[in-house]
Amino acid sequence: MMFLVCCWGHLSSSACHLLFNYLFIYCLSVCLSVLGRNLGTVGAVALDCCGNVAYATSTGGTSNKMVGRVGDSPCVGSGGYADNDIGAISTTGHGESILKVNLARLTLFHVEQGMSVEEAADKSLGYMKSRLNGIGGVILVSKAGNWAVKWTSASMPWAAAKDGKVHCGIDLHDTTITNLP
Ligand SMILES: NC(=O)C[C@H](N)C(=O)O
Repeated sequence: MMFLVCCWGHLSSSACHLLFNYLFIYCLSVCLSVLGRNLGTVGAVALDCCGNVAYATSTGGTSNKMVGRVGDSPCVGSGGYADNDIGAISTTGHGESILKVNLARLTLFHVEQGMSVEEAADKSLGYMKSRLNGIGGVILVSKAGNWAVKWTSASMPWAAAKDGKVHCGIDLHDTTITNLP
């Protein structure tokens, strides 16, 4: 699995640029997915300077999946969600569990109710674990530009760009911060 979070503060407001942003993060997520050797899941969320948010989630699904299985990734509310009044989120993990709890919308619901992005991610992932023993991970950014990356799986490669800094990590407590080139 590979995850990317972007908070872009320098993008213009035109509809053309907004469309470009959506296409860019979608293409980026697909490219990262294909470049990864295991053809795993990749997601992206973005916030532009006008308050527009977007998400993309791409996946190869799960190992030995049934022919015709539709997982959580293409389902809005489970594999991801974006609402300019709240924020954007992309999810990964056990698709059947994610679908049952609507992990993306559930997490943004908690943000909508006043929780921080970290608290909201912990609460919804904790709920999925306790209710269904389902593991997963989320990346999210709020409309205010606060972002969080949380997972209950063993590890999850991720990166975030904001205010000229790149934050990245794989395992818990191993975050590295460098300047954007
Ligand atoms: N690794 C994943 O995110 C798999 C995906 N959620 C699925 O179940 O299809």
